[in-house]
Amino acid sequence: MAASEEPPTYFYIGQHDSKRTAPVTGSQVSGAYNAGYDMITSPISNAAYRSKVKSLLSAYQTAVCDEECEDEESVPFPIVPSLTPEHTNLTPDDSISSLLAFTSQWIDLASPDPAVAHVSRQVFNQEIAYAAFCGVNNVVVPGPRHHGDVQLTQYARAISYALSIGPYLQIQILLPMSQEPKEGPPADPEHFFHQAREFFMTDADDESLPSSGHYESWDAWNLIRSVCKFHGRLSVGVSVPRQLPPMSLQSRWFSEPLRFIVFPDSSFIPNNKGYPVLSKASQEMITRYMRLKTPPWVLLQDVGSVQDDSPVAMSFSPSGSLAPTPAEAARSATKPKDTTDPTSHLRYLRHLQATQPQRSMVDRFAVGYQDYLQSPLQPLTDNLESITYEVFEKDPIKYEWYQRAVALALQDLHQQIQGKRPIVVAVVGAGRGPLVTRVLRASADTGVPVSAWAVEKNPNAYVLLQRHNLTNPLWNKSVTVVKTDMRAWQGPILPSGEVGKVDILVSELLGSFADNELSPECLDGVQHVLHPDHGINIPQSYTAHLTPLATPKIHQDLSFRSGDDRWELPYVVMLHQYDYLSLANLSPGMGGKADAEPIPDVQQAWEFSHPLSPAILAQAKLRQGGSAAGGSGGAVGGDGANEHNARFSRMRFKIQNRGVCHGLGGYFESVLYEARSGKQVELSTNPVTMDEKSKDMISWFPIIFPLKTPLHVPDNGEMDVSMWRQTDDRKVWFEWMVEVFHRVDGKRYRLGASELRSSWKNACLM
Ligand SMILES: C[S@@+](CC[C@H](N)C(=O)[O-])C[C@H]1O[C@@H](n2cnc3c(N)ncnc32)[C@H](O)[C@@H]1O
Repeated sequence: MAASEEPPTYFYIGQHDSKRTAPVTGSQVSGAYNAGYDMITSPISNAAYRSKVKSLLSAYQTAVCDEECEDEESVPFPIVPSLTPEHTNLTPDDSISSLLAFTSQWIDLASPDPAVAHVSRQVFNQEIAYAAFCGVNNVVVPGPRHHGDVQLTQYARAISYALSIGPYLQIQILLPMSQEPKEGPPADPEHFFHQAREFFMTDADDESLPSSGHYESWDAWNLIRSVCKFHGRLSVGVSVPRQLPPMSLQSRWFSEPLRFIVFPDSSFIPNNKGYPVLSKASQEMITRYMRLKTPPWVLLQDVGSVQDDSPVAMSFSPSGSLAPTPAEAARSATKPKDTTDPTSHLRYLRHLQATQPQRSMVDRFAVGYQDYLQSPLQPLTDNLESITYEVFEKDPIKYEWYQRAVALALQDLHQQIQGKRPIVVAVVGAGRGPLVTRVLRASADTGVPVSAWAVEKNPNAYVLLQRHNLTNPLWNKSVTVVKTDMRAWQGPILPSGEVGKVDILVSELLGSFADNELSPECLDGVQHVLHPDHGINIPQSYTAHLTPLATPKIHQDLSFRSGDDRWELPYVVMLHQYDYLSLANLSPGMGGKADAEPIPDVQQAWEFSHPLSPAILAQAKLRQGGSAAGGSGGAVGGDGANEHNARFSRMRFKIQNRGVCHGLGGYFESVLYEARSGKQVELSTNPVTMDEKSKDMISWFPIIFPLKTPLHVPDNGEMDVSMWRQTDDRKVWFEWMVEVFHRVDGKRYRLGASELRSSWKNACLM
């Protein structure tokens, strides 16, 4: 492995036999290990327990159906006695931590028949309590049978209670990845679904909603985890069908706390040598899911049982080739191919593990930051540390693009002033000086002479800038370094002693949402130094962009923090485990093709461009002194001098597939320079345009504006987002609000709205 390569992600693979009727023994656990599995699933109780419980339920049902029974309600529900050693051989031994315990699949927590639900709950609680007592870490609970939404709440309530029974237990709900629109009764005749009385079942059918397609399974999960208040010990596992659901649904599961994925034997297909393999789409999905910060486990279901304690030779070829080894080839020539080999599926998964594609350099850089919430920097108020500048300076794109933009601007101006003098270039907010270096390189590359200035208000960075000027051969003592707030800078002092003008003003004061580090306010304040006829700002303009997001992980993170302020400020975050709610490449009502990569609808909220019109600046100056015509102050305080930098935007997003909005993802785009030739140099963090404009740029992560109360949106719903940039001349803050609408017969109905959130208390000081 080359030094720059990363080791492949290890796949934790478990063996799951869905027909197992008794807890696994220690020797079965060893057998699974010897076969190359990392874990094995086990029921908590056995078939004898099921018979016992079933006979109790049957006795109750006989009693209430008896002709002599006049009042059904006078017959008490059955009480399920405690587990006994006859009902479970699970014990707190050494192998317990490698078990993934399953609660009984035959109970029906969501049954409309109250007696069935009552008995099921008792079984469930006993199993959970016993598993927790034995020291099991992870319990899988088979998902609810679909009986309509009333019963689903019963199921969710039971899970919520189970989380309180075992204080250390991790609970995973097992659901199909995509629910068939009409789920038939369970094939197992012993399932308690079949015990429910006809009368209740008819009732439930009446209440059930029309089938809601692919997302039914996700709907159930969403309700369960909402009832459980996004509990940190609750996660989900999905069973993958051979034919994958649309990419949009795969993405939805990606955004959820996905603890495992189950591949039943039926999801495999034989390759041309008869060995089980997964479709290309499934392989790609595994690669994607394995990039999650906590990669899900893989459970191989019903792919052959492992021998008790007997070592099974793993002939997995390190080259990753699926071709049989010479020994296998010789064997297969003499006997029919053994496609029931209990480890062929496992060997295939190990092959996938070994052949996972390498992550890009940018992806590897991002790993440590994924979904980690940071407060936005305030470089105007705070003085950054050297290490922070050092992180910016690692960007392989930003500085290169600035150099290109400066080179184009130099060439344009050189032509305009007919090469009569050096071009005056000032880097305002120079930090440790990387943009100054780029200006000097652009000058050397184009042959256009420059007079370079570096303006910085951070006194510590100022020391470094001066040192660069003395020691860096490219700078060669040619740069004039000024320590001041750019808004107070007079401008470049000419050899004559007069104050001159700047031809090109280079700055990098952008935040994740374009203007959230107060670039507009700083650049307005320094515009007086810019040449009034031909002065160029780099960047020339920048725009802020938004899209609604489902980010359960971030919502959960914020929910468990303290202080109400946590919902009142945006966070900078390397978004990873999230889903876009509004897609640009899906028409309403379409689930989308399984292989279509979802493209989000990311809309522009507003724009700032520089230099600002002199009339606006002049009016701002008058307002500052209170002498503008009409005279009065600003809309939200102050004298209104900065009001031209306030913004409001209302955007409408179409939501194709129902979901829950936890916040708004914010991005920016910027035109650094558009040359006279029409050539543009642009930066972008907008996921739709980033690859085209500035692929691999790492200086900025997205920003998220959170919602305290997640907002549900129906299929083909609409979300209207209102976003404000507010200012009172002393500070700048954002306000945001989301409304959900649905159209029925052409009319638009408001279904809900978030609170108006405001970062006023955490505003950026001007
Ligand atoms: C995001 S850093 C960029 C640093 C450097 N130009 C780079 O690209 O690596 C912004 C810099 O602008 C400085 N800055 C912010 N507002 C300023 C102001 N009003 N006057 C002078 N410097 C300012 C900060 O101290 C900081 O060094």
